[in-house]
Amino acid sequence: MSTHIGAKPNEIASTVLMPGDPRRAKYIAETYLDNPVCYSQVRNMLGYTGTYQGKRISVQGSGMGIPSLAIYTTELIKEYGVKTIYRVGSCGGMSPDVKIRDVILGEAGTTDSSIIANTFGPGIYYSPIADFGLLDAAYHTAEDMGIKTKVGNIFAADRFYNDELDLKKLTDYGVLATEMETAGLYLLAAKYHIRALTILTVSDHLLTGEALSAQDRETSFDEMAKLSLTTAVNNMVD
Ligand SMILES: O=P(O)(O)O[C@H]1O[C@H](CO)[C@@H](O)[C@H]1O
Ligand SMILES: O=c1cc[nH]c(=O)[nH]1
Repeated sequence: MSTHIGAKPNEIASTVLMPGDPRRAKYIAETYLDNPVCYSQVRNMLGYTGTYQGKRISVQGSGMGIPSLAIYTTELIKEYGVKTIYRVGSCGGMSPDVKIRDVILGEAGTTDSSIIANTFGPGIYYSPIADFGLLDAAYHTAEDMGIKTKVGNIFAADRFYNDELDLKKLTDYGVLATEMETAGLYLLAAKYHIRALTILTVSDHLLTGEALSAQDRETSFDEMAKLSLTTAVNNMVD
């Protein structure tokens, strides 16, 4: 096992779906995977491996925020040889162009996290971006499945509660929605030369104050889960 994941070598597939919420990992694994086996309960950050349409796939919770996601992502890559990660998360809509329940594909990750400065030093404002092959594949898979998607820039916030955020400026510059992990995931994917894509469902909207009910959230998240799994099994490289 690694420091934070209680799996033996080879218990984790090379393609991983990664929700922030470990209970969403359990839900996705138990709802969609055949023969799901829970390989880790360390800190209740559940991880499962099973098959989808006959292909081996894992689902691992990341926790909330870049520091937590970075722990699981780094161990998955360095200790378990993971090559492809799909983050499947909830987000708050920021732009008037996105509505509650929309599925968003994260093309790029903006952030107020210090991870970029800590990596590159002053003066370099690195742009973490999605793997283009996965982005393109997910976009067309969604079209085939009748799921409408929006594609764009996602703001990974260090703080969930932040009344100092300049929402207008970020949306004026094209940011669609906020969550707390994508920029960190894309940065680590670039560092370790793996593929990563974020797929999000808009669970609430910062402009309107609307929020999905628990029931609505589950149905909307189902679209995101099916899109991620279908994209994953049709685009495995290893
Ligand atoms: O639904 P998940 O994947 O946890 O993602 C979003 O929800 C959490 C905040 O409520 C943060 O992790 C944010 O990124
Ligand atoms: O991080 C998140 C997730 C959902 N909604 C938000 O406003 N922020």
